[in-house]
Amino acid sequence: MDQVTAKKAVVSVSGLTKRYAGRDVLAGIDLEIAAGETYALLGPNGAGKSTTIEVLEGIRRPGGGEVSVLGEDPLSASRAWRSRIGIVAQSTGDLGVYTPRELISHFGSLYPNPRGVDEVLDLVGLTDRASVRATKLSGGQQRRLDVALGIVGRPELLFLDEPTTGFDPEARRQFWDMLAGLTGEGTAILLTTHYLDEAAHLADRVGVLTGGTIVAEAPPAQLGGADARVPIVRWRDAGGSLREERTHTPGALIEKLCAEARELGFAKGEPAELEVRRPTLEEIYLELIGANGAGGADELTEATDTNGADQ
Ligand SMILES: Nc1ncnc2c1ncn2[C@@H]1O[C@H](COP(=O)(O)OP(=O)(O)OP(=O)(O)O)[C@@H](O)[C@H]1O
Repeated sequence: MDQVTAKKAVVSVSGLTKRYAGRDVLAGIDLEIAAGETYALLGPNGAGKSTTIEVLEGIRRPGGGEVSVLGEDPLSASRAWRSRIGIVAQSTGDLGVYTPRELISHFGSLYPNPRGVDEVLDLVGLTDRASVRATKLSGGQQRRLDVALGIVGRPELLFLDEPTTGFDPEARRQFWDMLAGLTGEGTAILLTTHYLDEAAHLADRVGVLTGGTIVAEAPPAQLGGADARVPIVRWRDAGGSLREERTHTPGALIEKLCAEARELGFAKGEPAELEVRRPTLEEIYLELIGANGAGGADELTEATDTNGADQ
């Protein structure tokens, strides 16, 4: 029994499609996310990640397919359902002249069981900036405020669309720790990110969306299957050229290279710049999207679609 069917699914999607201007952006997506799970949706610009998230949030109408989020159809979901999800959209909204403390307090009052304002400020690292107008916050601090407003209602399911864009490395690490705390409390998270290290660090599973479908889905350490992880041996040969070979038996290759190096009288009896490594998640991801075409659909013309005129 897999992880999702073993636990209750908070997101259950099958055959989701979406067309814009006569072009399929989503061509049949199947997606299941379990309670408490963190799932990272990866894919190139224009692949349809935000579209998928917006359908799950109930702000875009799907073209076709079945969509269930926390047991309801997002398009017709109740007000109570809304209070069980948290949304951090891709772009920071205009938060006006209000301070983080005022905004968190106001948004919190919309939920039945909100977190305390000080707790939220502390969680997102904005305690020092609690009384500064939102317009005066840095880009990264505004993003933290977005996250604060997304978590103040103690969501069971949190949507994070590129949450750490604009964060410095330290802020990103703090953000990761904060999310670990939320998942420890049982919050499920659907995250999009272009940072592969972020996906590797946070996600229980990642899905790669390209060409309108999810072409691979697995825990980060297993993405692409065993073949994608065949070790790479790299060295500089006697002629000075950088060489690279992928092999299931790197030890045997290195023995052979060292024997050759000794024969050639290399100083340390081994080839220069010798290294063995496994492909990184980023390399595996790039291979997956490369093998599946460009994946994006950015040549499409814009059409108006708020909860869906077009499909
Ligand atoms: N209202 C719309 N009308 C027409 N095309 C649209 C509309 N909204 C999105 N698209 C197109 O659909 C495609 C998918 O967009 P989407 O924002 O879902 O991609 P994404 O994977 O989130 O991209 P990114 O990584 O750049 O954020 C893009 O080509 C985009 O231009």
